[in-house]
Amino acid sequence: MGERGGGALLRLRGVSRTYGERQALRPLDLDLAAGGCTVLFGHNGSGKSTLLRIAAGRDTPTGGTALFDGRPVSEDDPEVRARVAVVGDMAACYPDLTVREHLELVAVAHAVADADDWIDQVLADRRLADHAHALPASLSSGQMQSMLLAAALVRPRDLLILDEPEQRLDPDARRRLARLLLAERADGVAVLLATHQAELAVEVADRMVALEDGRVIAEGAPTEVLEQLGHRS
Ligand SMILES: Nc1ncnc2c1ncn2[C@@H]1O[C@H](COP(=O)(O)OP(=O)(O)OP(=O)(O)O)[C@@H](O)[C@H]1O
Repeated sequence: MGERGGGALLRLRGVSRTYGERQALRPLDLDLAAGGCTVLFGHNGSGKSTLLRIAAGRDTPTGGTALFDGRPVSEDDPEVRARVAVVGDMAACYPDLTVREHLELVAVAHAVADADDWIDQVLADRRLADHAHALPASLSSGQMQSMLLAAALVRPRDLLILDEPEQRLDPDARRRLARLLLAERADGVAVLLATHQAELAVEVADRMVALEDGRVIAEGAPTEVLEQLGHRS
């Protein structure tokens, strides 16, 4: 778990986001180093997705600075696109492309040479081999979630961003998700995720940021934060 450049890969300082009158995110700081995993935890509407979108460069904060490896995070920056993998939502799918074709498209977009073996491995790991030639409309919701995850795994990445990746997964797929995220960390990938599942957070993350109404109400080791929140598992 080496630290790239000795510091944080993702560095947020005083980052905030307002939508009109609504303050979705109040100024917060966040540092995430290579091999680290920070989990965002909080009720619906607490600001988790807003923060993830800013970290992914898909949205610009209305206050503060968001840096990836020292440069402003923007999806328009080829360096950010090359090194930041975001697990997308269903809107990111093409109805007439098969599961395998989606993965091939991502691999080609990232200039991965000889992607076939890599794609086969990811399909097998995500239990999608039997659905490689299926179209999105014929997938179950859990299989769809697995495909979206797979698409982030057939390309190089230094930062992996996931918004409630446990959604719609069965217990076995959730266990494999936890193992995957730990393996990502061991490979030096920084992982930032939002989840509603305390067990997943404890298993994979070394830091938890608890949000409420766009405000950080607790942060630290996941078990300690959950204790502060009075969370019972
Ligand atoms: N595009 C938008 N325009 C206006 N308000 C928005 C927009 N996106 C988010 N918000 C508001 O910002 C707040 C935070 O939303 P956000 O999606 O970040 O919450 P969340 O913690 O990800 O919730 P969930 O657990 O339901 O996914 C909410 O009050 C939401 O209504």
